[in-house]
Amino acid sequence: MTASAVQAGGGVGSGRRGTGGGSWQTTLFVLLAAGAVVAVAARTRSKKRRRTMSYVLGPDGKHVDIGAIFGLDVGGTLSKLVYFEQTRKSRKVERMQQQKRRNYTDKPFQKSTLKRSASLENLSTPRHTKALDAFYAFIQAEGSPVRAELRDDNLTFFSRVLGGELHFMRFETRYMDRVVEIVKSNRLHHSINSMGCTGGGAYKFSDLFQERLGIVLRKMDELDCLMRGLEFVLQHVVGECYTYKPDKSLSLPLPSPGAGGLDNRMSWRGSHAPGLSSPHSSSCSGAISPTQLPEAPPHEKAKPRRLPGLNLSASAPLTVAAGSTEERRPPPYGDDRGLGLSTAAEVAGESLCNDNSEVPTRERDQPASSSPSSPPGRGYGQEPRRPPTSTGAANAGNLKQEWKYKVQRSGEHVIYPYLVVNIGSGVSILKVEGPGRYERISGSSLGGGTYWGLCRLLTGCKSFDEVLDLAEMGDATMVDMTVGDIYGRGYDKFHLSSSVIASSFGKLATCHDPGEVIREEDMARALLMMITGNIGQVAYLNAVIHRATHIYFVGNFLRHNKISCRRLAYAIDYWSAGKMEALFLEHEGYFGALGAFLNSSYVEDLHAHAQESVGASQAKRSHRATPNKDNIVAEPGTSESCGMSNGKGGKGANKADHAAARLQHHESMPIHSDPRIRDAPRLESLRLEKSYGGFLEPVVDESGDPLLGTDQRVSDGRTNRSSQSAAVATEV
Ligand SMILES: Nc1ncnc2c1ncn2[C@@H]1O[C@H](COP(=O)(O)OP(=O)(O)O)[C@@H](O)[C@H]1O
Ligand SMILES: CC(C)(COP(=O)(O)O)[C@@H](O)C(=O)NCCC(=O)O
Repeated sequence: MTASAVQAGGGVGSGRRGTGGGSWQTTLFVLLAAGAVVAVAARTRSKKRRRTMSYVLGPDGKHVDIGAIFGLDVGGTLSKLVYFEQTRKSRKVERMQQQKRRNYTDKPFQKSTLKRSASLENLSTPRHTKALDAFYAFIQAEGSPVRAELRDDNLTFFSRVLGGELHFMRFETRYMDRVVEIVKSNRLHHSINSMGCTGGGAYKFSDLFQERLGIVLRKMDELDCLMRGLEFVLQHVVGECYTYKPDKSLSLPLPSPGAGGLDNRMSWRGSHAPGLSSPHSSSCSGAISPTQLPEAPPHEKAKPRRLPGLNLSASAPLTVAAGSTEERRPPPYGDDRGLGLSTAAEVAGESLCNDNSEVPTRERDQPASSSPSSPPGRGYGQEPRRPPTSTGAANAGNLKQEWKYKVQRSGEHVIYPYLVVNIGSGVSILKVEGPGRYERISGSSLGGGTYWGLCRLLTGCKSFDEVLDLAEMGDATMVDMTVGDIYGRGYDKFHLSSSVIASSFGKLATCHDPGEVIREEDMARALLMMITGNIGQVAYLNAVIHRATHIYFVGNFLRHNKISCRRLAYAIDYWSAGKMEALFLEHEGYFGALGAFLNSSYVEDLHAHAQESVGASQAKRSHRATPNKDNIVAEPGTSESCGMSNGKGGKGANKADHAAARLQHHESMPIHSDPRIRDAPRLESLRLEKSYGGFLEPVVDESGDPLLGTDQRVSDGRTNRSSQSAAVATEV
């Protein structure tokens, strides 16, 4: 059989060969060609599949990667996590209605300029959906090891532009090991290959994440991320931006809620919003609670509230209600207008000071009759605002009215240049000259870490929130030395009223036994005033130098901290004689994390492209809030890097031109509809009068140019401390 078959085959072959060699060759050629085509196609297909799978099957063999929903910011004190929850169609309407009830919203009908990265797009596969559901269930479950107080639920925000909700949570960075353990024991890391991460911890904890969890932290610059997050909320969120004023009538009108706006005094986080509890209630401790974390080392356990070297144990109760210890207090020194006499309102933090002698309010901006709290005879034009006599003048808080009214500001129409003062562990000060264009101009090591660190040492408080609640009850004048303490009256020649703080904590240097008079709450308050005052001064002076009228104060130091916000609002207004405004943002501490998420998962076109054109000239000296190739890992299978598009290539260049033109047009338009802001004199006209002498005088030279930006006549005689030199000087 075989032989005949072979023969037959041979016969056929021979026959073919015999009948035509060309035909055999053609067949062979066709077969080979077909084989090659199939091989190439198979290779392409497998390449494609490998590319797709690289999202799904990470380097550690993980089958899904939901890392695109996260943005992590690991700071010196706090770690902040933003996670995104894509809203399914069925829930969209419900979420939007919830949003409405919250009195804040993103802007309706906004056309998104954001493009999703492939890794975020990929999340709708069934496997990813399953992994995501497991994660959301874990994080939101009652009794989850990630306890409710770590989540800032009231900051949750539905974004139409992104098509889902953003959630915010934080924990103290010192518990990072424990958090990694929680992630591991709950197998959350199984579905995360990599995530966008910023802050110093992106470097410091990179190995820990890689080795213990197999998660790659994609490092992103912290100030780039901060700016990206901040610009996003300013641009997209109505109700984000606010300030404090002494008078309800000083809020700006915003669109009605029906138009996607708010009642103009309605804070979606503040106590004005009906039915909303504050996310910063005292029960909301920021730290992972000791119940889920290992026992604190003995030295971290709660100590009795006793100040080192101070005899507090017998005389000072743990928490003292206002007025209950009057008899222990030293008699008020000097000016007796309220010093040492806390009223109930002050105790509740409603007042920042108690001297009624000066009028640094906006009364002058309005007819007297329009301000219900204006006393007769002190209305518009009747009494000129007293210019600052020293940068410390506002320290004592010469408030006639209480700067307690939280009022909304429009975040969208920002006025360039503006400053961003990020008060985290330390302080970074940025000057922003246009969308995505900023530089770090200064900083200070006296920041939130200083306050919280000293409070941990000097009080028995176990959490930041607790210490701020304590400070609310304190009276700084019990520890601070005032001008009145030194002069027995005011220093009139330089308009320093007797209640101005001459020396923070100075009173403790002169009393016989500080332990007898000092209470924890007074110290917590005085320390808060000292740190806040110092940051306010540095910010103000930088604003003068850089001719900025608006200062955005952000960072978690301002969390649960109305005292500092009100103080800053008042002080900036006072020092600038009403020409500058301090502004605050609801998501104050989360911009880094938000920016890390946006940078890894969204490509911004408008700003990024515009920067290519508009910002080209500034590129050398200003940083751009865009990730670069060092801090962003390009996603496999895409030609773009994660984060803002670099806009390269012909198509990108066209887009860039368009966007640049749009931005230029936008910038040339009237920037604010409110006449008080629109017509506010720019700082060119802010001249500090020489007669006031002191530190401020040398800031402006004859021609009106600021001098601190160069190297001349800084009060201590040294050269200007740029942000870089400041750091060097600190080291020395
Ligand atoms: N729950 C909290 N625990 C510790 N510090 C807190 C807390 N809430 C607010 N803070 C304040 O916020 C500061 C950290 O601010 P943040 O902007 O997160 O900076 P960083 O990135 O340096 O950690 C702390 O130094 C402290 O002053
Ligand atoms: C080093 C930092 C940028 C880190 O940021 P943070 O974690 O404090 O938010 C910041 O702490 C800082 O700017 N410190 C002040 C350094 C100086 O200019 O003196």
